[in-house]
Amino acid sequence: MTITIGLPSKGRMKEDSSAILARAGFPVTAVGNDRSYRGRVEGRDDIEIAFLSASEISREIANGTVDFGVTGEDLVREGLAEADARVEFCARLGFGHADVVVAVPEIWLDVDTMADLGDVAADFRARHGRRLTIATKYWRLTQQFFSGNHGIQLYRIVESLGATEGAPASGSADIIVDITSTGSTLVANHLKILNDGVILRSEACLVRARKPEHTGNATVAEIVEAVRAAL
Ligand SMILES: Nc1ncnc2c1ncn2[C@@H]1O[C@H](COP(=O)(O)OP(=O)(O)OP(=O)(O)O)[C@@H](O)[C@H]1O
Ligand SMILES: O=P(O)(O)OC[C@H]1O[C@H](OP(=O)(O)OP(=O)(O)O)[C@H](O)[C@@H]1O
Repeated sequence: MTITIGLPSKGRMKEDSSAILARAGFPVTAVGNDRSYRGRVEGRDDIEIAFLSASEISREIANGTVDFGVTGEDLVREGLAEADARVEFCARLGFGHADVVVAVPEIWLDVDTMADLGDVAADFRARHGRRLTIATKYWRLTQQFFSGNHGIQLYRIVESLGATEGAPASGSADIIVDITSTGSTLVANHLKILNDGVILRSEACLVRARKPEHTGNATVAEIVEAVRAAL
């Protein structure tokens, strides 16, 4: 059985992902030319590399097209219901750090916690004639956090595919859920993170699709062990 590993083909995680595999003893080369979307590991016919974007990798792990992938925990948990039942987070790789956070306008002086936000949401319709709106591309994580963890039901999500932090100023949403790493985009847009508003502390992970045929597979065990040892 050939084991396929999905690696970022572009973007911020590309270099670090290949570097960690090389350190683990799996030097990756592209098949054909540099633009190829398939790769191999020197001397290992039992391992195949699929170069994909970080978000595609989480999808391919979900449908089992790849056995392993290197991608952000946020993308996996957003893309997959019951993520822990369907994938194993084998190792946290120490790069690609980003927090998924709830942020509100700085001028909301009385709103510092999710409980405060729950109060705002509860009488938002009475005050403004509509529900509190949240701009995000993280639908699943937002719903789990607001409804599941905090019992806040009165809100509406408006999908944002870019420049999410600009939504409150432009009037397309009241608050946001997005990732932040240095925090400078939030500051530039006069937004503050709620004290208990960190939904997820994400980083790049080695993720395995839970497949029955992995049980007892020596290559699968070797990859996990070697990557952990390389950290
Ligand atoms: N400052 C940051 N901005 C965006 N993503 C970041 C940042 N820091 C780390 N990440 C992580 O990088 C991953 C997204 O990477 P990238 O943008 O390369 O992938 P992608 O979403 O597949 O790309 P694209 O949107 O171009 O298809 C996420 O897991 C995210 O948490
Ligand atoms: O906390 P900071 O360090 O300011 O980073 C956070 C910002 O970086 C990302 O956008 P970016 O424009 O990098 O890329 P994207 O196209 O992946 O959203 C992200 O969507 C945030 O807007």
